[in-house]
Amino acid sequence: MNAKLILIRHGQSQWNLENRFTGWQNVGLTEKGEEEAHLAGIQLKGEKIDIAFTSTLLRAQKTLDIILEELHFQSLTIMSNKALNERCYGELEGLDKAETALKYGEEQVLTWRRSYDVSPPGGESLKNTFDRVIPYFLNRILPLLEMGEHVLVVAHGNSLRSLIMFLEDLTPEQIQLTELPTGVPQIYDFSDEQLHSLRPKGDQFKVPDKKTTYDLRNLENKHDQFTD
Ligand SMILES: O=C(O)[C@@H](CO)OP(=O)(O)O
Repeated sequence: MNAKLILIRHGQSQWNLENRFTGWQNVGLTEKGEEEAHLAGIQLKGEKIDIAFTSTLLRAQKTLDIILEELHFQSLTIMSNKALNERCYGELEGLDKAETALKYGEEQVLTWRRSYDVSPPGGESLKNTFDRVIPYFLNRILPLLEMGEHVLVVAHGNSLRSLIMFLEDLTPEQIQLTELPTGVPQIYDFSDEQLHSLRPKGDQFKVPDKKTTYDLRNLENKHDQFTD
């Protein structure tokens, strides 16, 4: 079995450039973002890709389009789902990050941006994001990897950080320090054993705080809107 998972954060967006909280706002790529997507495609030349997943947001979808264009893929199944969307930044969306830090303090803003379980006002914590990304991964992506498929996922800084937290079994402290550059492929070549360890035993799996046990059936019901 030779399963492969390629994760890519979208290329630079207009609000990445302007240093504004973006979250669920549907902002397009900058010229540099498009260039990053082309470079990601060039880097992936020669890779076998069986299926691609992306969010419902334009910046990720455009990045995927450019990558596939660069790879000259004529037809590939693309699954787009809001479970993979960026974490919602609530009332912070649209605000300048530096001005917000001046207003609320650097520490508060860092907590909103990088803590595991503190939500920004009206938005999602990384944990909330994890709660929708991981059931989607387990239900829709892991089964394909278990069949030996090569899967490309083009998504967002925080939706991918939550996935990486799960894949690498990182603690909340470790994920806090994990930053993803825009448009750079991160490739996981899974052995059977590694894949096996990702599959929850029964319907339950432990989340990275090592204390909570999630029941997948409840999560699926709670996040029905995120499954297709
Ligand atoms: O604004 C956002 O949606 C994200 C990603 O750009 O920002 P941060 O890296 O601060 O979580």
